[in-house]
Amino acid sequence: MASDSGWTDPLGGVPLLSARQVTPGERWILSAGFNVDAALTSTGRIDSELADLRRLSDAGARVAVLSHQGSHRDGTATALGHVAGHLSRRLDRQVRYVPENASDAAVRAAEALAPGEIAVFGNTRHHAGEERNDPELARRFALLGNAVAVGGFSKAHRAHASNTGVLRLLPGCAARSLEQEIRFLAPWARPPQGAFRAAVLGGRKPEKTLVGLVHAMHTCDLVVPGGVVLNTVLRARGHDLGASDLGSKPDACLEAVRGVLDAPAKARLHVPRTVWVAPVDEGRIVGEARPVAVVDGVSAGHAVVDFDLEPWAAESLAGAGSAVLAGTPSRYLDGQTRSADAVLSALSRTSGAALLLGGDTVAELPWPGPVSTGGGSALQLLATGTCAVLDALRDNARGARDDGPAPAPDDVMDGVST
Ligand SMILES: Nc1ncnc2c1ncn2[C@@H]1O[C@H](COP(=O)(O)OP(=O)(O)O)[C@@H](O)[C@H]1O
Ligand SMILES: O=C(OP(=O)(O)O)[C@H](O)COP(=O)(O)O
Repeated sequence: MASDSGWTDPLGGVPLLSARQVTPGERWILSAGFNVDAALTSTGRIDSELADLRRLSDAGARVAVLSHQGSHRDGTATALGHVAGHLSRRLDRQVRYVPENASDAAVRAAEALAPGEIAVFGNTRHHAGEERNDPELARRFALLGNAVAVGGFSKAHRAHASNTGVLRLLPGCAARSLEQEIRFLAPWARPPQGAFRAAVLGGRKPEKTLVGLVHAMHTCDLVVPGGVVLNTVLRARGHDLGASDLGSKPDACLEAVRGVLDAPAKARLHVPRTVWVAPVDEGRIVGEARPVAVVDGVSAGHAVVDFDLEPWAAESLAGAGSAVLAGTPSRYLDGQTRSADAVLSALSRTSGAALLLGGDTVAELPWPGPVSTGGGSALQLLATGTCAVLDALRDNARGARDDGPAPAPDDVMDGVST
């Protein structure tokens, strides 16, 4: 979605692991983004690191894998043993799980790795300091190796201890996963001249509004909000929303949407006439969904769970030359599949390229076409041509080390996890 002129090679000045020699015995940290559920519903975020892990291991490197999953704040961070198991199977070699990552025991375990051995260390989000980009936590993580390969494209927009923090302490480079995702996204940043461009932005995370909607309104021809993005648009237009989900940053998103609605835009914004609402209890759907005219508003105790895609928008989407979908448009896993099915059906008919972005989005929606493992990070890259991690890698290549205040934990989201 970046304007054509705004996209210079995002990898410019970024050292690449693919261009590095690896010698036996070297101690590497691979910073990954294994933010997947324990059932391994969608393993793309793990599989994207396989090639580098195999190469490092085959070259005799000793590899400590450091990954985030879930969040410390809401208690969703879990152990990562299932990831080590998956890697063992896919790499056809034993990948050990070391549940800690910042203790003396973790450092000893990393130092004891044999040449060619890979171990997955504990979830970085067991620590509050990960998302705060705490320099002391980064210092502990940095003891797990002598150099860091930064993968985990899905967290490339976050300046956290395990990716940008460690880059202030160790020489670093971009892992192949990061390199490949960024090269893969170029066609959506630079679609063919004159192509009709569309963005469908749903889900729950604020980036879909703060980055995705704000940027897409100026670069796309059609924007279809769903999920919390739609709820925020309806709120900005003064509709009653009952108990609808407004996400973790409702005020910032409302302000951003008001700014978008008040300013001239390139895109036509789809606002449905009919939404589907259901009774909810603490966010859980507890009764049948029914259609409601948007103008009638949503009553107390009820939430928007889906919407009807207007026929004109379905036609426009089907004719798109370039399209992205970031964030599930509706509560798909709760059986609210109308808008998502209509959007996916239209996108499957496009002559151009349609791309799905993000963890839950890719895991939840049936889509045989192209996908990216990054949701917020891909939107950030498409909107600005860079991400926090790429900037940190460039600084690292210039020799900048631990010589100033740590960067803000999260340049777009003010450090607030979503
Ligand atoms: N109207 C809605 N109200 C609440 N949640 C919604 C709504 N529409 C979609 N969602 C939820 O959004 C979730 C995906 O959002 P998000 O985490 O932002 O995606 P991703 O992980 O791909 O970035 C889905 O699990 C879906 O249930
Ligand atoms: O799932 C992720 O991002 P996404 O939902 O934007 O695809 C990444 O793992 C980043 O996780 P975070 O949004 O908790 O920082």
